[in-house]
Amino acid sequence: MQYISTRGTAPVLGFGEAMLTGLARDGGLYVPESVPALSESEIAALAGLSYEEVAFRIMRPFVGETFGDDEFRGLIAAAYEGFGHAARAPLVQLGPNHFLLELFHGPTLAFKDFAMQLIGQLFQAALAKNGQRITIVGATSGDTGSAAIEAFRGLSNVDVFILFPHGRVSEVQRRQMTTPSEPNVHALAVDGDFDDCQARLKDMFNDFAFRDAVGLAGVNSINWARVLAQVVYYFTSAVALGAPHREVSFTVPTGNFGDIFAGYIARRMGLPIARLVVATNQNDILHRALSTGAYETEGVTPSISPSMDIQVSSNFERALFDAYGRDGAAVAALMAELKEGGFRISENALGTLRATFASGRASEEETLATIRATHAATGELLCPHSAVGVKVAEEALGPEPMITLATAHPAKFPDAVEAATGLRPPLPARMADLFDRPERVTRVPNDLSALETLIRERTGR
Ligand SMILES: Cc1ncc(COP(=O)(O)O)c(C=O)c1O
Ligand SMILES: N[C@@H](CCOP(=O)(O)O)C(=O)O
Repeated sequence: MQYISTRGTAPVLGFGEAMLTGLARDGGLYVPESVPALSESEIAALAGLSYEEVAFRIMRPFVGETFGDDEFRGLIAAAYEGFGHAARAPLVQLGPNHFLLELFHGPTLAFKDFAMQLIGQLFQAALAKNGQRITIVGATSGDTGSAAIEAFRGLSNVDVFILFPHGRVSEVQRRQMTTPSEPNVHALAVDGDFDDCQARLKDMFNDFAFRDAVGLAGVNSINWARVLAQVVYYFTSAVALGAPHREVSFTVPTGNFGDIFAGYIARRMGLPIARLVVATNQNDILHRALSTGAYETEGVTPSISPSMDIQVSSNFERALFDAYGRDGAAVAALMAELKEGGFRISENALGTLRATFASGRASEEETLATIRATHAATGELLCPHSAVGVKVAEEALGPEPMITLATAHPAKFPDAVEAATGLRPPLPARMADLFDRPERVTRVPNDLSALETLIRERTGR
């Protein structure tokens, strides 16, 4: 399997190289040259298998020769053994035709663990083979950062720098990033929003001298391996509800468009998904774009679902690449326009996107009301991101089962949950002392050169 860039001019790479490369050298994102399809009987055969076995069967065709079968199976097993639920991604029924896919049973209590725990294993195996030392820099609105730190802390051949927006993540999220004591972990609080953090990260990748000197690697959903690992739970949940013999739809709380893009890949692999519904909070650029065709940034307004406070939605570029007939030059031109504030999606491309994606938004009040109503009706406590999903899903229910992704544990956002229900969800016992642990964090300006200098000093490279 070969990987090509969405902007059309970067070297074509195999899976292992694409994984360690992160952002393509033309500024684009790597995507598989073609998407392998599973037959109906292959999908039917996934019913009743362990999460790990489904993961192996879904991801194997994308991995090529990078890992042998036994090795790959072992890495998958190691990735998920620390999850707090035997099903890994259990389904809970919310209503007659509405199901919640709980993706928060991993070590840092968010869906990011599904990919990050696996990437941690894959990176270690790949680095052991090539003897490289790398510097991971990640941008986070709260959850990717803690998941990355958990996956890479204490490794001798990896330094991890996490850029998060100062004052714009929940206290639990911040402490998950600032309390690990391992010297290879560096939490950096940036004076800016998540879009600034992600833009500086991409600037670092586009600074080839810096990138090559520090051995820069990325674990954001820039990295194709992140998206791939998330394809698996679309299959496990859809098959549990009757696929391939029954269509399902998904509603996905969306920010950087990585999670829902994984659903799009599952659909292209043959999973019968009727609709993929993008659910946004008040930072609703994706909902506006799909409704009107205008992808225009407006600046981020902080919300009670802070992990989705995003305007420049990185993986939308991957969807645009397909919608524009895999025309890398057209995508490069759109991304240049985006730097100036936005672009209009062509009628043709918009039609293609709308054939797969629907969308909706939830206001702050609607999000709180949904947490309250869902708890009253079902006993399920939703985090605010999952509540955005549930609200939008309720408006999109159709004849097929709807699966809404519950992307984080309510205990990561106790203030919003308490405001809605009067209940303060406790952290799991293994994190009970999170608020007693000392924090270690460096406040940094939103400035490329200052960030690069700090990273070079800390890594000595
Ligand atoms: C809890 C939570 N929900 C939803 C999202 C949105 O996911 P994506 O960025 O893949 O669209 C994020 C962050 O990405 C998140 O942390
Ligand atoms: N919401 C994310 C933002 C980064 O997304 P990623 O999927 O590209 O890593 C976060 O919690 O950091």
